Amino acid sequence: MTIKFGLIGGGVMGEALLSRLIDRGIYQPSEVIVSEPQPSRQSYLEQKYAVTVTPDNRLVFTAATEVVFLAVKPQVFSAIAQELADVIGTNSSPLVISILAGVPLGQLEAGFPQLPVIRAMPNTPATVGAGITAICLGAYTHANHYQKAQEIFAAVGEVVEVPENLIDAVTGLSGSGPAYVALMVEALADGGVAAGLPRAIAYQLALSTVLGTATLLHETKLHPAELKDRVTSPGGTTIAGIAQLEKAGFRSALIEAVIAATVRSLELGK
Ligand SMILES: NC(=O)C1=CN([C@@H]2O[C@H](COP(=O)(O)OP(=O)(O)OC[C@H]3O[C@@H](n4cnc5c(N)ncnc54)[C@H](O)[C@@H]3O)[C@@H](O)[C@H]2O)C=CC1
Ligand SMILES: O=C(O)[C@@H]1CCC=N1
Repeated sequence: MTIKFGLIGGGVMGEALLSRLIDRGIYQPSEVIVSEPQPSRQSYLEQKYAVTVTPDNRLVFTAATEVVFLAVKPQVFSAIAQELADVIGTNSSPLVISILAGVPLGQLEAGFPQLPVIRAMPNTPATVGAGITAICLGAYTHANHYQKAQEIFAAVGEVVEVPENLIDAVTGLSGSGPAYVALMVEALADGGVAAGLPRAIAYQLALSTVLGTATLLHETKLHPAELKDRVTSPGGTTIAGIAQLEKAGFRSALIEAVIAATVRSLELGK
């Protein structure tokens, strides 16, 4: 069978995409090739997904007819572009999709001359199909490339299109955001323990509160301020907690976290 989808870098995000694409039947295992240098990851991916795995990025690039998906760390992009330089143009001009934080379309298109390139920023909830991905289109893309990227990322959650000048901010918010939320869940559970709850119950309460609140906001489209007002009784417990959060700069800390991660994303592309 023809190899249609090539994945370069079979780590956390590469696997998240791979697992859902196969699960959803968007690609058959026999249509997928993955390049990955770590022997332990190679055998794991081969056994779990029954895809072809190789240490050879050039083989992936020449074999994949539809899509080459880049999921390596941004720091190794230049080396990979150099490695692939003389095989570009020898195959069927696949769509290149990059999820590398910070690496701009200009740099990607210089590495893959004349090829259609899409820069994307997914997030780790993609692993369970609850991700959100922002995509921006390169100069050589057409409607069919956009549709392909939509199909691929819809397999792991929601998809939005943004102009490239906003993708670093997307990285700072939804790309890195799962780590901020995880930190919040951990801290809420710690608070519960500090207030006397057993650890397991504190964790269950913290996680369920975050999940339930997100689901409520998502399903009702209620504004977060409106929800906060509904929880906050005059002279009650919640306003006592909120006053403490404001004193500690909770909102400001989150705003500054998104800005710092955005700035770091911009730095990675330099
Ligand atoms: N982890 C996250 O939450 C998100 C990560 N990203 C981006 O996704 C990319 C991958 O991140 P992760 O999956 O977290 O990293 P990871 O470290 O889990 O995966 C990278 C994989 O690439 C492999 N690799 C290293 N050098 C290679 C080479 N020369 N050729 C082929 N494969 C090579 C590594 O062995 C590893 O398995 C990064 O560029 C990151 O900016 C984007 C959105 C979210
Ligand atoms: O921390 C990082 O650089 C990557 C990009 C977004 C999430 N993780």
